Amino acid sequence: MHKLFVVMGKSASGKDTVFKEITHSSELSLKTIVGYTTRPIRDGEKDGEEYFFVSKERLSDYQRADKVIEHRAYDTMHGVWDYFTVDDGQVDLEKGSSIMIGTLESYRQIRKYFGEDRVYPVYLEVEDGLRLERALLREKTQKMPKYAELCRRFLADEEDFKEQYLKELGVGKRYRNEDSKSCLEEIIRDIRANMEN
Ligand SMILES: Nc1ncnc2c1ncn2[C@@H]1O[C@H](COP(=O)(O)OP(=O)(O)OP(=O)(O)O)[C@@H](O)[C@H]1O
Repeated sequence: MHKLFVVMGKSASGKDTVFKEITHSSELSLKTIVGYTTRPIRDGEKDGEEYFFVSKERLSDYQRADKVIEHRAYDTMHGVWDYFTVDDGQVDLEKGSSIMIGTLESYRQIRKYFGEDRVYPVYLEVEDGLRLERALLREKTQKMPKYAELCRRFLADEEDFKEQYLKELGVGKRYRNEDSKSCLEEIIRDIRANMEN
């Protein structure tokens, strides 16, 4: 059965890295679903790769056309940033399996939209201290580091990814992303097994 694999995890848990590795790997032929955001593009990001970077007006257009599959709005240090998935033809589970990056909240909405048996969570986990170090190292490479936003997200993760919510949504399996090679191998093995049933 074709499935939608949702890569999730707290900030700097390695979602983008894992997503790129999996989608660039020739071992699996997964269609990628690129999400949309109204947040400003970061140095090194490319429009249409990590996200489609769009205006609030574009989001309103999609909402008016009833094309938004799931939507989250975050009150950041720099205003409200929206993250959302659009029914723009990218997701077609009749034709094949797909993969996307999401949050627990988007996973909840997507699971409701497509059905529990069609969506598989790839939940990444990294020890908090190491994750904070990675987040800080990454931020330092930016021309305009946003340290306050980094801290806000780190704290917000505590609430957003509460064990209770993970349990409610049936997210049992954790993919530890301390060592990228073994983490990726385990994810690829599980994706393959899930594509076959
Ligand atoms: N296994 C790993 N070992 C070492 N560094 C890693 C590993 N995975 C990711 N990183 C590094 O950690 C940082 C965060 O990774 P990444 O940007 O992929 O996380 P993310 O979950 O997409 O973050 P965010 O949600 O904040 O955008 C990056 O600088 C990345 O290069």
